[in-house]
This record gives sequence, C-alpha cells and structure tokens, in this order.
Amino acid sequence: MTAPQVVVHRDKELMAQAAAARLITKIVDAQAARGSASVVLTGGRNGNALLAALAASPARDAVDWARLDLWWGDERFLPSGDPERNETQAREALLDAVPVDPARVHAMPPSDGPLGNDADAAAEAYARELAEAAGPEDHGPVPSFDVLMLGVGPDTHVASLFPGHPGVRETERTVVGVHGSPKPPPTRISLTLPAIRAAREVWLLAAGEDKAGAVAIALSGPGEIQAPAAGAHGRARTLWLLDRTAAAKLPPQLYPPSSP
Ligand SMILES: O=C(O)[C@H](O)[C@@H](O)[C@H](O)[C@H](O)COP(=O)(O)O
Repeated sequence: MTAPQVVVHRDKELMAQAAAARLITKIVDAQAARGSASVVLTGGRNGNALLAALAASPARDAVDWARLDLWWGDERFLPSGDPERNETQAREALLDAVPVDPARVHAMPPSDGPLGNDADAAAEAYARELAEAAGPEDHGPVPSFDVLMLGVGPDTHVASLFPGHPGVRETERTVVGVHGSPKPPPTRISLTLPAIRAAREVWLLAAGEDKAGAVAIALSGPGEIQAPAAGAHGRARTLWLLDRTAAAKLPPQLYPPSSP
C-alpha cells in the first residue's frame, strides 16, 4: 500500500488547472513508455472542472488522443445522453473537443441499452470489458490504469462506493450494480476497491469546505467500510489533490510544508 501524498492548491480553479497539467504529463509519459495510456475518469464538479481545464490548455495537443483508453470509475444508471450521466458531462467538458478513438472510450452501459434496465447485468458487462482489456502483465482482471481519478464526497464516498453499503465490502467482483444509493440517482454502477487498487496512480480530488471533514477522516487511518476514500490506493502512488478549504482540517503532520 502506498502512503498518501497531499498537494494543496490555493483554490479550486488552480487545483483543476494544475491537475489537468499533471494529467497531460502523465498521459504523454505513459504513451512514450508503453505506446498508449489508460485513464479512469470521475464524475462530479472537480472531475469535470479538470476536464474543462484540459480542454482549454494548449498543451492538450501533446497528447496522442487516438492512443488513449478512457474508463469510468462510476456511472449514474440513466438513459444514454442523460445530462446527469458522468459520460455525458465528460463528453461536453472534453471528449467532444479532442480526437479520441470512439472504440477506446469505454463508457459504462446506460439504462436504455441492449442489456436493458438491469444495473447488475450492466456491471457484469463492464467487468467483462475490463477483463478483455487486461493483459498478462496486469496480473488480474482489470488493466493497470495509468491514472484513476476519484472525486470525494462529503461522506467520504468515492466512485459509487458509499460508507457501509454492500459495494464497499466487495472483494471479488471488479464492478458492481449499486442500489439505494444515498446520493441520487439511487441506481448506479461502480468499480470496486479491488479494481481501483489495480491502478498505478490514484488521484483523489476534493475542494470546498464541505469536504474538509471527509478529507481529514479519510487520511486519519479509518477502515474503508466506514470511509471508502481511505481504501482508494494506487500501486505506485496515491495522491490527494486539494484546495485550501478542503485541507483545512488536516492534522498538521499531514499538511505539506510548502502549501499555501
Ligand atoms: O456520481 C456521482 O454522483 C459523482 O461522481 C460523485 O461520486 C462525485 O464524484 C463526488 O460526490 C464528488 O463530487 P464533487 O467533485 O462535485 O464534489
């Protein structure tokens, strides 16, 4: 398990821009090293702000968009094109503006797709797609994503893994259907913690004073059932990208010395 590293930015706008620059560099490095890159996107305001900052950055042209696989950490189980779907929001923020290969944009199934309105069947289908994309070097049923991003909820949820819910207890499956989510909509699809922990790097994004309690709790070593964000680790790196207000309740030993 990698010890979390914390980076604090002045405000959420700067955080989105710095994270977008960081992501561009990561993708370019992965493409140089391995020929292609894989990134897991998150929904939420911070994830979308990062994508919009990336779209606005001239450095976005350094990315070879055709050699990038995009996955999602979770999805709201709604009809295709619904404005509340994380996929729809990511397309609007970035994907419609860059030459991604549609075959490498791995959206989670919608509720009106060929699998019907069955979130568990949709989760199984996504798990199969991940397994097919995994190679022998991945040593498991999901690819070793280069970067997996997660928004953090005020209750410490990540993806659609909520405190105490069945999804956060899953140890075998890589993707689950989520029913009765405390945050609307009630039906969702989510990667599980074992799938999240297959990533080389996990980046947790949190901004705003309503996140300060969740950030402090998750970084203080609680169990992942009570605080799912505490169970989100990358194999090589676990990075918490915060704005000053979200970092406000961190204990002094976790607050990085050079922070604003
Ligand atoms: O599916 C969802 O409802 C969102 O993806 C959600 O999980 C989000 O990532 C967090 O709640 C953080 O959201 P913000 O970045 O907006 O604070």
